Amino acid sequence: MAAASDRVFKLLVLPGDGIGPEIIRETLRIVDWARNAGLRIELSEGLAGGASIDAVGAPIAEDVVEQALASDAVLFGAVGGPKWDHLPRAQRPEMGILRLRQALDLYANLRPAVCFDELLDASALKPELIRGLDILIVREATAGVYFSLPRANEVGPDGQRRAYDTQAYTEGQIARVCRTAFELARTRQRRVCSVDKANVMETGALWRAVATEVAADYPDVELSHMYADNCAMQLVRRPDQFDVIVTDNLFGDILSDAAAALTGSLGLLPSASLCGLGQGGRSRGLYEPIHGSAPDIAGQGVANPIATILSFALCLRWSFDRADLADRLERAVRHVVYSGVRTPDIAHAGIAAVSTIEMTDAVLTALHAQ
Ligand SMILES: NC(=O)C1=CN([C@@H]2O[C@H](COP(=O)(O)OP(=O)(O)OC[C@H]3O[C@@H](n4cnc5c(N)ncnc54)[C@H](O)[C@@H]3O)[C@@H](O)[C@H]2O)C=CC1
Ligand SMILES: CC(C)CC(=O)C(=O)O
Ligand SMILES: [Mg+2]
Repeated sequence: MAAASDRVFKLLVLPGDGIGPEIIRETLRIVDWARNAGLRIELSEGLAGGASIDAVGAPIAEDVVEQALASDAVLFGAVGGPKWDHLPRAQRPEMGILRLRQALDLYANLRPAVCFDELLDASALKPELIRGLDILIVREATAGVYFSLPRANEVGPDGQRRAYDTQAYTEGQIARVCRTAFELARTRQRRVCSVDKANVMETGALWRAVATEVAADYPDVELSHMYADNCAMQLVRRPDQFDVIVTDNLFGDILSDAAAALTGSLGLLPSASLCGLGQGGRSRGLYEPIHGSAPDIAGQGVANPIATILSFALCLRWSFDRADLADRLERAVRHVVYSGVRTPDIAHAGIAAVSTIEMTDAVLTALHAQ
């Protein structure tokens, strides 16, 4: 293996739709900073989502999937928008990201929700409830109800329209994501809360049983179980009780948007999708904000780029083996937030909000001042 300084890392960039290209454009300025700091990155760019549908008639072309498989990391914006909402499910933009997660077997979707003290006023909750908040949601991302078959939206034998999806998990799919959660808990407060609906769903009962079995290999980590509906309530009642949450694809999707509101904005939360932690800092991963393409603000230049910039920090840490640069980038973002620079989503009355570009300018200034 080449030494870290010799290695050229391949980064595939897929901006997508809506605010995707706006936040990716800015994050590429941060990628340039990393290159100037000595990291050798070979960049390529491709189409995903609605942009790909418009150009080639599919939410992601197979050669783009091949390119992703041949890359060390993918930096993803967001896909989707009203223009493509009428399309049949399999042809919609969202299939682009689902296909990538599955093709790259990125079963562990890490969604850290950290509250910056300076943003206590931007949160939906009282400051005393969220001060010091640091939750890691580990969401299973390649199985469950987003992928399982059969599914249909059809006219049934009685002439009524009917629709169904299937929630299915194997023990292997549950065990591997639970292992990732336990491994990560060992680097934190050593507490895992496994979230399911074991009271009403067969998949929930299996999830709970497998999480308990996996826990036997991690006697130093405390495991608790919680039903997903209660978890949603506990997240807004007393979020500081959580360290690592491990849960399925659907619950993880929903609970992480709720966790974002605790930190102040959906525009702040990054994510890393990994095929486990086996490769350490050289894992192949896909990095994207947890939010979507935000059609309501697209084209206005006001989207918060922090979620995507912090996703690149995760890429530096998990795929490019440069925890040092990741730390510097995260410090710079913290500094900018502390100094009161705010896009509209985190601004409060009495301060002038900055644009997507100005927020990135501020992060770059902070990086260069370090
Ligand atoms: N991974 C992906 O590509 C995802 C795609 N989507 C797609 O995105 C489209 C819009 O979905 P929504 O439900 O509206 O969710 P969304 O996450 O795009 O937006 C929800 C709300 O948060 C705001 N928001 C999101 N990101 C922001 C940012 N960076 N800065 C400031 N405000 C921000 C939006 O303006 C909106 O008010 C849909 O087509 C959906 O399918 C949704 C989630 C994930
Ligand atoms: C396929 C995505 C649109 C689902 C989602 O909301 C997410 O992964 O955060
Ligand atoms: Mg989501």
